[in-house]
Amino acid sequence: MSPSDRAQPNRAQSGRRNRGRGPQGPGRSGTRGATKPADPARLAAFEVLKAVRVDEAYANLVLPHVLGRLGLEGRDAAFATELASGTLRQQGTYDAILAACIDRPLAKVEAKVLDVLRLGAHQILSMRVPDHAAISTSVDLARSKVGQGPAGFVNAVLRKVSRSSLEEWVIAVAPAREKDHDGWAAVAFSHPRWVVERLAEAVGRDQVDALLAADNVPPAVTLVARPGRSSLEELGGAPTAHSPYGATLESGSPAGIPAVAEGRAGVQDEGSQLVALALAEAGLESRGPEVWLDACAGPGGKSALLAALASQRGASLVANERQPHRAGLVRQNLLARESDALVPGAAGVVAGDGTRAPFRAGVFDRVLVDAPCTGLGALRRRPESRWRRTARDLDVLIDLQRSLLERAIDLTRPGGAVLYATCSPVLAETQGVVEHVLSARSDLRVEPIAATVGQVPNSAGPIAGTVQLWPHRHGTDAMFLALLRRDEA
Ligand SMILES: C[S@@+](CC[C@H](N)C(=O)[O-])C[C@H]1O[C@@H](n2cnc3c(N)ncnc32)[C@H](O)[C@@H]1O
Repeated sequence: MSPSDRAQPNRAQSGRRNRGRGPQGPGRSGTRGATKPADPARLAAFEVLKAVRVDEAYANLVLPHVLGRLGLEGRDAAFATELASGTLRQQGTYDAILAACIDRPLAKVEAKVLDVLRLGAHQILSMRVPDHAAISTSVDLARSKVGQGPAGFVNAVLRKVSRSSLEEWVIAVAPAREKDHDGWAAVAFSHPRWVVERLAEAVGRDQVDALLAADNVPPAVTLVARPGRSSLEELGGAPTAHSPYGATLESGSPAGIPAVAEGRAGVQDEGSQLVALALAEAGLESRGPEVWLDACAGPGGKSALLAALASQRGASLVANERQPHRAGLVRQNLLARESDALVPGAAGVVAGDGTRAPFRAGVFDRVLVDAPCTGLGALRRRPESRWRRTARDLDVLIDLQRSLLERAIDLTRPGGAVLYATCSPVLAETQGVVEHVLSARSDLRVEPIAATVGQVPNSAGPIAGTVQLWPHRHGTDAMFLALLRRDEA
């Protein structure tokens, strides 16, 4: 597709729908006539949606493969990435709009056709693609992937979608905000209603809209310079506000930075860096070289930072992960590339069930339980995950979280510390789990998180002394941290 094939701004419509006009994305083609091949960038986005829907793939993992297979680079790759990720993120809003444009339930629309319609809606309503280009390329896509009949249907539906702006559509199809805030927010901010309710409970009604809006903004790439192995100077970029090891990547790819390519630095949200730091900085009475455990380590981002911090303090880290293939990823993250041995500070990787971990009771000085959770605090970086989780997942996860935390406390020596963390702010997974475990034991107390993490402003968690970070306040994932101290015997 040559630059001259790119569509021009549609002046007739720009006033009516009041949308910004600028780059139009890769080329266009007509809605009639000979079958045209689908535009490669739109085809890539379509394939990503299909992999997410059919194979339960993660969009961010499948995207590079699809882009590579279709030979997309530069602007075309960026366009396909925004198209796929933005469509998945905004799917709730687009489905409400499409439902108003189609005279049968969306469940009765063929899944591939619905994917094409969602992609078209995203281009029309949220990207700066002129309507005629968005509609004609969607028609081409439908014709090449599904057939002539669906192509006509796509044409008719997207023409209806293009008659109003996103803001006008939300007013038309969402419940009235004053009558049903959560129903309105579910459509306006594209979150399942149960998620809106749980997040509102955690952050407060006055803040929930800001949180939901922040969930829809892809985060900047944050890097970590693992101490003793690399430095912030090697990373470039702007230092993060709270983690002394973090920097925000300003441009380019992390893989192009030698320290990242060599495993001495990595990509890691600032909130995750603060979790590792909170465990390392918990004040413990010295009893000789410490042994630390990361009980739920896969894929190993926090283990890599913990090992570096342990090495600086003369301690050693054991990393445990239930799923063998994820334990393999932890091992890779802990390998010193130059020698094929584990990095300084890392003592070993175990593939075991953390609820029955094969270690002696009381053997560890510090234990991290970075618990499997709904991940509702990391929606910014996983566009499809909000549609995968259901409220029913919570019950299973809460049981597992309690068991993992209880076992972790048994493995911690008297006087030692356990850090319980989730990348979810849902109270049942944070406050609920900690209070449940506290109520069952007499040898445990919550200790205020001091040092670096304790100084993050406006980060008080739901139990005194705990910390809750937020995307809209701190620019991090919504990590919850509770430091539990086991009493001396
Ligand atoms: C939130 S993730 C941990 C992320 C990791 N700490 C990091 O920073 O890369 C939770 C991990 O717990 C693992 N897990 C789930 N059930 C477990 C169990 N019973 N024992 C140990 N690990 C478990 C999951 O496979 C997942 O890798």
